[in-house]
Amino acid sequence: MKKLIVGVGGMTNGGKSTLSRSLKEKIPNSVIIAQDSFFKDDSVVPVDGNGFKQFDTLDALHMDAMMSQVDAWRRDPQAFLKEAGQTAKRVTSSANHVFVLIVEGFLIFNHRPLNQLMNKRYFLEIPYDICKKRRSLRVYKPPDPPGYFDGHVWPMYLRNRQEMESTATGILFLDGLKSKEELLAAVYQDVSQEINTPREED
Ligand SMILES: Nc1ncnc2c1ncn2[C@@H]1O[C@H](COP(=O)(O)OP(=O)(O)OP(=O)(O)O)[C@@H](O)[C@H]1O
Ligand SMILES: NC(=O)c1ccc[n+]([C@@H]2O[C@H](CO)[C@@H](O)[C@H]2O)c1
Repeated sequence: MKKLIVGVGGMTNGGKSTLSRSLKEKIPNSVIIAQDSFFKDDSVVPVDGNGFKQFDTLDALHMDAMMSQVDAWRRDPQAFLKEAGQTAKRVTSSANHVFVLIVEGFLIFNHRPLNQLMNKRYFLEIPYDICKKRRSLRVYKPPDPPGYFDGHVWPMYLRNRQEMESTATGILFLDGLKSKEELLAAVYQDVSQEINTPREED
């Protein structure tokens, strides 16, 4: 059985969820684990001197719980798919089984134990003004307070990105301004190549 972990990282509102969902639709036996599902409860996330909740850091996430999910998939991808309500479809012969885990999130390459498991790494980037615009149209829980983007989100992005670039390698940067279709086609082609490359069983 072959297993592949694909990381779809990127800036907030870079288009990670959109791309990941389309990839999942196209790749048989694939499943998504999204980092946003692991945010700690609002009440335990500290506030900085300006009153901004410190959400854009690994400390705001239950990374241990996320890693447990990833480990569960690694142990038994088929059982994981079933539990996720996604029974393996379009499987031809057992020798050809390739299970794909799509890990999606804004800080997936900043967490070393997760980053080192990835076979492929993509990072969606968009310019500051587009990012700010797209973010302003979104409602998070809790919603962004006034000034949050410039006071917390953007400075933390710059810091996290610097850290990512100093620790993670093999990241393919993608222009998030390209159309959804173009992005999907490019990543699908690249992942398909990896799926069809013979690899050591693990
Ligand atoms: N290629 C694209 N071109 C234009 N708009 C896009 C593209 N991809 C996504 N969008 C739009 O940008 C917004 C953010 O997309 P999405 O939710 O996929 O981003 P994200 O990176 O998962 O965000 P988050 O920071 O919440 O995790 C959505 O309104 C989506 O429709
Ligand atoms: N619980 C959440 O999902 C949550 C709460 C507050 C803020 N966020 C934002 O999500 C983005 C990552 O996708 C980060 O920029 C957070 O600010 C998420």
